Amino acid sequence: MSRSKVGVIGAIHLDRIAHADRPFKPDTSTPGKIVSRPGGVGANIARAMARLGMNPTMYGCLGGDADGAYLAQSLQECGIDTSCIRTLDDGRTGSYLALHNPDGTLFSAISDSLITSKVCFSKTNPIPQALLDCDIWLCETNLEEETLLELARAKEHRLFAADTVSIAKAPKLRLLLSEIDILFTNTDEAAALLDCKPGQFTTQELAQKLASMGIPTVLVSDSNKPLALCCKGKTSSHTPFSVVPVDVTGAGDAFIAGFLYASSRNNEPVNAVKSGLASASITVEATGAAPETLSPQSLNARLLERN
Ligand SMILES: Nc1ncnc2c1ncn2[C@@H]1O[C@H](COP(=O)(O)OP(=O)(O)OP(=O)(O)O)[C@@H](O)[C@H]1O
Ligand SMILES: O=c1[nH]cc([C@@H]2O[C@H](CO)[C@@H](O)[C@H]2O)c(=O)[nH]1
Repeated sequence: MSRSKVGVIGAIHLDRIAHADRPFKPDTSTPGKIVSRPGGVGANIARAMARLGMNPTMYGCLGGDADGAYLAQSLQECGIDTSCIRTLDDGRTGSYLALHNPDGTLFSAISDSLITSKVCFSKTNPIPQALLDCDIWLCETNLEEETLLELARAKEHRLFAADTVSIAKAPKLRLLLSEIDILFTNTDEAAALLDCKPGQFTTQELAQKLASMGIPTVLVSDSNKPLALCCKGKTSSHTPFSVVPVDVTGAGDAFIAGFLYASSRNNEPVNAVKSGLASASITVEATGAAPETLSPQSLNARLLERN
């Protein structure tokens, strides 16, 4: 596939990430550090793509508040086409609040994506030209089911890629599985999508089950364990790069960006996976979903380490 212009449709959040200095105890406060930074699955993918020099177009909704203004500016400064992002004056910009254990793993999180559920298209609010000009649409399940269906129906010649986001949101894709060209998910979200128990099937079996529902390319990740790719009837297993994780936030988002970066440069899925894993590994080694250390050069250097 030789396609280059990617439109990302999804959430733009301000993430508030807390790292506890000691194990959490219920009913009391825990000393730690709290940082704020840009987030949201859609925006993380777009920022990681921009780091890889791709100039994606982002579509989503922001509130008419200070967080919204800050996020719009930071996406633009990254090199993302933000011309069609909508600002809803009386809306609240989306946010994500995460509590991380002292070892960096996630304790729990809340995602306030209400404003992203307002993304919709109609005769009076048609799909913007900047998105129509794209060859690939990457959607994620912070969007409402109806909006996902609408985009899938309007895809025409475009590649339609989708990400499951979370266990709670993954089932939103059930009605449009046969419209999806590339599905990005992890083991728990795949199980939720298939309505089966976590651990009931292996990563490869999950990929095969989803592919059997009519999706040409399925990728199922599992943190630092091998990722499964099912494409054109063939299933393969791909071992992530071995790195010391600093912050795993946005690892899956960086994988998607790296995979689509390589796909847009004519790589077959089985090779594009390598770029996805390299992009994810550079991301987990640093803080934040699209670190400054992610670039075409660092990605190539990481790929060469394995050859
Ligand atoms: N601890 C880790 N060590 C090394 N690589 C990792 C680690 N965690 C994630 N990765 C890399 O990132 C890829 C995606 O990770 P994961 O399966 O956690 O996705 P995800 O659950 O969608 O992530 P997120 O929701 O945080 O974006 C993995 O296939 C792997 O390459
Ligand atoms: O339901 C959601 N959970 C988490 C995210 C985003 O993913 C990142 C953490 O994995 C973070 O940036 C958050 O905003 C989201 O957009 N929707």
